[in-house]
Amino acid sequence: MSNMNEAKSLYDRLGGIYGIAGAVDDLVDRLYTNENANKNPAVRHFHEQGGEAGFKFLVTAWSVQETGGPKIYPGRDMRESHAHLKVDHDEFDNVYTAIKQTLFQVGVPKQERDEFMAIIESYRSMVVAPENQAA
Ligand code: HEM
Repeated sequence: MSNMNEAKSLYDRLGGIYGIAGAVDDLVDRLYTNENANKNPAVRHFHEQGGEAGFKFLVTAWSVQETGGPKIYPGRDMRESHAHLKVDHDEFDNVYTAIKQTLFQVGVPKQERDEFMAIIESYRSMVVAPENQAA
């Protein structure tokens, strides 16, 4: 084990459960009060129901699993959980930017920010509704 960094997963480099849960805590607080996100009535309706703690749990578990941590995500897949929201590309970009800002804010280094944002981008076609896919 001469080079401990070499094989470290993104999960480890983000600080594991504590690092990821901390970032998600900040992110979800931002999104619940994000004026642009709440212009989508289905998103606003979801936010008005409360439930931040459960939502933070799901987004944390998803992020843990996607970054190479333990396989703990118990939620629905990304297509299924967003279909009814009719998300378009601008709305996706808005959330993308909020995630990027959060990672910067909580002190995640550029390399790890870039790797995480590439994962997020790879889900664009599943989150944006089929009828909004053509840019
Ligand atoms: C790649 C980007 C995204 C990721 C990783 C993500 C992650 C998640 C996860 C893990 C859930 C919980 C799924 C479940 O309930 O089983 C969820 C639900 C949800 N997401 Fe996203 N999301 C993304 C993009 C977006 C965007 C762009 C919006 C809004 C414009 C959004 C709004 C919501 C809302 C409102 C719910 C709750 C839906 C409901 O249960 O009625 N998400 N998301």
